[in-house]
Amino acid sequence: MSAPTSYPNRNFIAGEWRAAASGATFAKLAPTSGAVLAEVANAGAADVDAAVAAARAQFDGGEWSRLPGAERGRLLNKLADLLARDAERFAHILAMEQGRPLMEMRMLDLPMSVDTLRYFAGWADKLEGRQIPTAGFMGRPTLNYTIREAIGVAALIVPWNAPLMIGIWKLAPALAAGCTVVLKPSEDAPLALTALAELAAEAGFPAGVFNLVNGMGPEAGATLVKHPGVDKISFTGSTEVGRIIAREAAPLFKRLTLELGGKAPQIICQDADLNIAIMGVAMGLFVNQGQTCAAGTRILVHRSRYDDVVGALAGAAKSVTLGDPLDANTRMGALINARHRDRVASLIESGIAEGAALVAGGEALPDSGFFVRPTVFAGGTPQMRIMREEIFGPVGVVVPFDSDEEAVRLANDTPFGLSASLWTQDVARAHTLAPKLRVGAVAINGWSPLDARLPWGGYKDSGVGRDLSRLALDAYTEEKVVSLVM
Ligand SMILES: NC(=O)C1=CN([C@@H]2O[C@H](COP(=O)(O)OP(=O)(O)OC[C@H]3O[C@@H](n4cnc5c(N)ncnc54)[C@H](OP(=O)(O)O)[C@@H]3O)[C@@H](O)[C@H]2O)C=CC1
Ligand SMILES: CCCCCC/C=C/C(=O)O
Repeated sequence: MSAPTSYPNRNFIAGEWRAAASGATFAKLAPTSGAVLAEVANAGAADVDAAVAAARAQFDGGEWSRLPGAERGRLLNKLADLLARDAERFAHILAMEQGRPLMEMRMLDLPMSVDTLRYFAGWADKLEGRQIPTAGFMGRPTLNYTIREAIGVAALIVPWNAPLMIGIWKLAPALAAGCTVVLKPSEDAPLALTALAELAAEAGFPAGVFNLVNGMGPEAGATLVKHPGVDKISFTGSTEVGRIIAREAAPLFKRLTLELGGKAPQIICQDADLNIAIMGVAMGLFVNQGQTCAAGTRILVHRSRYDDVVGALAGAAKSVTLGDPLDANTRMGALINARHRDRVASLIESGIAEGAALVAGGEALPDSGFFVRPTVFAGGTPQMRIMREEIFGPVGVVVPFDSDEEAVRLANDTPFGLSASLWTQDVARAHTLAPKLRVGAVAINGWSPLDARLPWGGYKDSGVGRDLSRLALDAYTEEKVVSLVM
């Protein structure tokens, strides 16, 4: 299979494909070349209103929310079947729109997307309540039980860094719970999710269950967030926009799930097996060109292993092949757009200016596309910008420590708290350190534990609530108490 020659590019509202009401479009560029891949419908307030109205009418009418859970699960499984059938086409669309190696899509994004749909399909008929004994009401016994009800209309605001996978992390539990949704992809990665809406139509979801609006964050996204017809917002993206959404949602008490930035530490203890650790640390640092909230960018190394780690990581960075995402030899693609490439380049310059030692990479490649070479700094100190800010690019900083206590202190010295890695062969040390790390997930001798069955979300400025697992299902429901006085 080669690169697609055309892409679905409209809005999907009330079961129909629609251009923007204004007729406006925006150009989606290929990160590896800067060429236009597609002209995409640019939704404004009228389109968002129409999408919310469709989702609202479908939810309030009850066709979807009161459908037996097993039937909702059947449709989610059907969507999973269709995505598995079209996995290669989706892998190619993603590789082109993200500029990311096809291999990563085949190994991670497609399998996890299909698995997540199936996992939540399995929950759709298990939305069980509880029976809770109490002392009764005015001397009379009561029968108290709870029921789990879908929250209503959910706005799903999805970033560009793993659009299909993260979109499905939100879509699957929302639909399993009986919510209806309006999904807004990022303007930087609209194509795979728009193609997913085609599959939802083919699967046979009733009109208005799954609506999708393409458009700009500050217009279409902001309108969705403030819309009185939206009950729940699930967002993944920057901490800055997460704060705006939390403020905008507060007056209407909208339910929120916010999965925000990260600055993950990777702690290499003195007893770590470096053969395994270096490979894993490099993966956690460079996968998706470092454009993940879980990127392990602060590499904290026991001083006894510091020189070995700096040398090995620099070697790993220099050996990465950059290029065409569809080429089987490519191990790293391009950053998402020129603005982001320039921001990453300026953070690299700040690292040099603030005195970190550049041991690999350091340059953006100017010819065509938005490439930055994998970059490793040594001698990082806690106040440097490269140690404090989320870079979202292939840039790591190695820092020495002398004791486990110092490693924990350095690891926690950040406003973020999404995930961490711990490299050690000492099981007791691993389980002593893991609880001390203020993060939502700790991987021991591995990188981010991403699986539909495991909760994913952050402490501190990394967000509120969890994607994935049973917790995500609960986040699209309210628990109602029913109490019968006997
Ligand atoms: N935690 C994570 O996974 C991610 C973190 N980031 C971090 O954020 C930085 C900036 O990336 P960026 O793409 O600008 O991330 P944003 O937070 O701006 O974008 C995330 C999503 O929110 C939308 N959005 C933007 N502004 C608003 C708004 N006011 N109201 C509602 N929705 C909005 C975006 O739409 P649109 O793209 O169309 O503007 C996109 O769909 C990255 O460099 C990285 O550090 C980014 C993406 C994912
Ligand atoms: C290779 C992509 C991995 C994505 C890991 C999960 C990221 C979540 C996020 O950035 O929000």
